[in-house]
Amino acid sequence: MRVKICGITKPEQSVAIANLGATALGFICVPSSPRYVTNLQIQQVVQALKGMPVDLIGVFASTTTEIICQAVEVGGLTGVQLHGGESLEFCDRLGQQLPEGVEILKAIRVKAATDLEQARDYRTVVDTLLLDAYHPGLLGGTGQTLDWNLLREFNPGCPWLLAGGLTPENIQEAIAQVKPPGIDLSSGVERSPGDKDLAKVAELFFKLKLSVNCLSERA
Ligand SMILES: O=C(O)c1ccccc1N[C@@H]1O[C@H](COP(=O)(O)O)[C@@H](O)[C@H]1O
Repeated sequence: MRVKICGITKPEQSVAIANLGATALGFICVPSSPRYVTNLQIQQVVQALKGMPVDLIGVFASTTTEIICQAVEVGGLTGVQLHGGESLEFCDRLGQQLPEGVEILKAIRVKAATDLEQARDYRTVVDTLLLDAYHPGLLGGTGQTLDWNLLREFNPGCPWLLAGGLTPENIQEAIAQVKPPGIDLSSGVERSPGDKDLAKVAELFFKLKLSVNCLSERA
């Protein structure tokens, strides 16, 4: 299963989290976020990782293609997550401007079943969808879960990640109910915004192992 840990700010924590089993690390490139990191900070984290096999995803919201492309180049990102109100046309244009092979993830903040129909529309212009909880005042990192019942039949025909309020405590229930191909956690594994709690990350991977064993026993 793909496991993305988002809101990374510290080089030493990034290495520890990759060693624990994360397949992707996320960097918040949204200036209003308490987890914001500059392109140079991302570069320092990426250097500490020394080519470890982990995807490096920059998170952006309603910004320009130029700012995103610059972060990819300077930070050494392998993917970009669009967490604002980016249109289909914007995603398509960004795909033409990014270097070949850079992954585009589109986050959809889910309030109702109709948002899932909108999510499906993006599959032709992005590589991966990410479903997060809707919050009226915050873009992301809210610690709120979305209604997992809405996702029982969700099958967009492209890779996708479940996000929003996931924690070591609720991850087994989320996986059992939703069976997502990947997950994304931020505030559920941190001490304070941008400061990850390595004990919680270790607990997460322990719980994931139990879930995988449990699902394969049932199959
Ligand atoms: O984390 C932030 O501060 C943030 C700011 C702006 C856009 C997205 C942000 N984070 C994303 O939120 C989801 C879920 O976070 P949580 O697990 O509920 O805390 C995650 O995809 C982050 O990439």
